[in-house]
Amino acid sequence: MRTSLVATILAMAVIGVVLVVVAGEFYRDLALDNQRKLLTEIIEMEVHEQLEGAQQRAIEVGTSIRADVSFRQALEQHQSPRLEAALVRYIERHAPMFARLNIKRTVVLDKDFRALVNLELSPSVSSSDVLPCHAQIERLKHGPGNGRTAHSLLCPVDGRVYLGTLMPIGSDPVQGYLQINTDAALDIKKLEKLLNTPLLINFTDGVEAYRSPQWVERSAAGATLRIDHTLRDARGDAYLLISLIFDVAAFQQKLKQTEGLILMGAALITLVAVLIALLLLQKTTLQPLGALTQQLRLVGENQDHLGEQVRVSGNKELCQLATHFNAVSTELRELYQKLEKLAFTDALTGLPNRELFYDRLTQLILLARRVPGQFSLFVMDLDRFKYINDTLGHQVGDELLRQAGARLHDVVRETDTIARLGGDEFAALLPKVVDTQGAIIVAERMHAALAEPFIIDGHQLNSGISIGVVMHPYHGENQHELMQRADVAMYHAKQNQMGYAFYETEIDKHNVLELTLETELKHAINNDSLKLFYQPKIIVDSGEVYGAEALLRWIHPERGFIPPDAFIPMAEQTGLIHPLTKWVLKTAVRQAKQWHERGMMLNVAINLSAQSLRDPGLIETIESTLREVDMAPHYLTLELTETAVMSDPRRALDILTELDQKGVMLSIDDFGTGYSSLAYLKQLPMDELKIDRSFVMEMDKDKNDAVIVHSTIDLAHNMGLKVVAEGVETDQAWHTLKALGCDMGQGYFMCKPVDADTFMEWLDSSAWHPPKQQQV
Ligand SMILES: Nc1nc2c(ncn2[C@@H]2O[C@H](COP(=O)(O)O[C@H]3[C@@H](O)[C@H](n4cnc5c(=O)[nH]c(N)nc54)O[C@@H]3COP(=O)(O)O)[C@@H](O)[C@H]2O)c(=O)[nH]1
Repeated sequence: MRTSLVATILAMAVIGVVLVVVAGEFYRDLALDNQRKLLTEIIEMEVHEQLEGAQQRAIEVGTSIRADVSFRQALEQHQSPRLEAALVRYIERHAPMFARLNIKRTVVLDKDFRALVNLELSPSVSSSDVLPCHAQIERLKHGPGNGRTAHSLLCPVDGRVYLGTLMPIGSDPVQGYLQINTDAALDIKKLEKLLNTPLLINFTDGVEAYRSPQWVERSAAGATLRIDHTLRDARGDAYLLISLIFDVAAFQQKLKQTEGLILMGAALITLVAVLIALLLLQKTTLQPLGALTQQLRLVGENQDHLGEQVRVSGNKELCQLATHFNAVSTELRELYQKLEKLAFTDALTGLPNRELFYDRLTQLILLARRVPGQFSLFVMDLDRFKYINDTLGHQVGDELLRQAGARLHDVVRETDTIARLGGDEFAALLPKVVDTQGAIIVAERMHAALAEPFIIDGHQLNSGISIGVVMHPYHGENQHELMQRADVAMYHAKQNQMGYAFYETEIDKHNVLELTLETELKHAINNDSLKLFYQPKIIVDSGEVYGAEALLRWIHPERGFIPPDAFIPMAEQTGLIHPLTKWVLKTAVRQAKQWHERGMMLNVAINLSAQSLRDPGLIETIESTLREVDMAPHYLTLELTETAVMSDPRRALDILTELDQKGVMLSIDDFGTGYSSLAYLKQLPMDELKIDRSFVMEMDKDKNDAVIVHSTIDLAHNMGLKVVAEGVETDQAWHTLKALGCDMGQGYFMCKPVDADTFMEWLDSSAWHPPKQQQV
């Protein structure tokens, strides 16, 4: 831009100089014209002066003649010859004067303008018949004043120009008139000397009256200036052309010098103007534009420069532009900050999000590399969030996340970062917590804060939190290691309900196996690696088979048999328990239907974990499965441990009541191992109670266990419940139970859990006979 502006200014300067040159030419022509006018005026004036002088001299001569006595007497007597003689004498007496004054004719008129004497003086004095300047006489005759004063007029006479001067002789009355004719050309010729310039006098008919010896027709271009002046007669007709040639070379030279000076001056002024224009341009336009361009470049390179104000002075429009630029820049900065906030803030909790957390973690790691230091990193997961979210809805879940985030934020320092990584996963970055003790204090504070119930939508919710803790640099030096190990520690804490756990290599190994198992279990649900084994439940009184408990088995293609105790807790923690339970339910009900179709009306029992009670789709799944297979609900028993029921008693009551109403049989499993009270259990719509195998297996040896089994049977009967004894391993135990009035037995003594085919074989071959119809 600078270059184009400078080029424009220079172009304007060149145009300026060209204009000055053209104006100079014009000025020169004008000056020459003025010179011509001036010379013309001078010539006019000089011609007039010469003719005036000639007139004056003629008057003086006339006056002198009039005074001559013999002339006067002759005039008075009207004697022409005497008058002529007197005049000739006078002329001869004054011949030198007449010659000097170029007097060519002298005419005497009477008072009536009749010519009395007409003398021609050149070359000698002689009388003439032709009156010169007759027009003058006519004009005087008819003009005002009737010729009482002297009067001159130019008249052409025989190829010459006479200046006729007519004056009265005598006064009051006028006796006559005297006309003195001088050769005007000879008077005009004096201009040659006076003006010191060649002269040419021409008659208009082309006859040359006079030509200076120095007269040249043409001269070097522009060196001379020819001025023509026309003399007119009494009628106004041109008859004499006076031409003068002036040497204007010096004048031209002077003009050229002036022109050169003007040109130089103009160039100098243009140069100064250009420099001033450039300076002004620099100050008022280029500098502000440069400042704005520079700021734009800085903003383009780094948005941190947004909002910086550019101060410019000079051009009004550019100042306005800068004001608008600054306003837009400020708005953009605010917008950018908002966008940045949105990009780095978790919309639900208002906490920093995963991106910002990772950014801060990276910064801390980089800082620790320059200034060796330690810090703590926590990865946290809310307990029971999924259940709360699934059962009470997303709005309650969202509010729980908000409140949990706020509580975590409240128990750390300003310099710490609490972020929500997604779902119910939070993380903390504690730059000042540099040792294990400090981390423990913060973890316990967080744990305590989250242990308090949440009141949301009128619900009192118990959630809690599991925290995995790592210390930089002991547990990892980069972001991936630290996050992954904090995750492992958190998973360990959750699994073991520890609240918080520090990372240890051993946990990691264990967790790796668990994580692998989790993935494999997902696949196992969809292929043939899972199997249901069945263990009969036998009516003690009749020895008939009442039904069978379905027990899950995982025959891993590489690891072999995996017992349910090894993967069911993991399935419960990961949520896999829901598809797993669904699979067990469908498989068991279909199997029962097959028994029924073969005439054996057996009941099938499946185990439900605590999580299954929280599955909002549980009842619908059970109903649809029974409907699909077309089996009466009382052929299905759902076994729930005391612990599962007690984890959420209110919900357990609701679900179990509904299931009871649908006609499904309900059983309390592993009774005696939990902390439930019979008073509470009494409120539940249960059908049977299973005494935990640990008591049954030892009752013949341990009196306490025998007392527990005995009193449990009595209490259950009092509550209207059937009693099933698990872990019947011996004939003695079987008989003891029979003696105690136990309703059913289950254990290795009768049959171990076996696959479906083996179970059928067992039914066909064993001493324990299957029922022909449902017994209970
Ligand atoms: N939620 C679900 N839990 C399930 C499912 N399948 C099994 N389980 C639970 O796993 C636990 C272990 O079960 P398992 O290894 O199958 O053990 C059962 C029997 O094999 C065992 N048993 C039966 N009789 C005897 C005996 O005489 N002696 C002896 N030492 N053990 C015996 O008892 C287990 C049956 O327990 P229970 O469920 O309490 O009736 C166990 O807690 C299962 O509940 C599943 O599909 N879902």
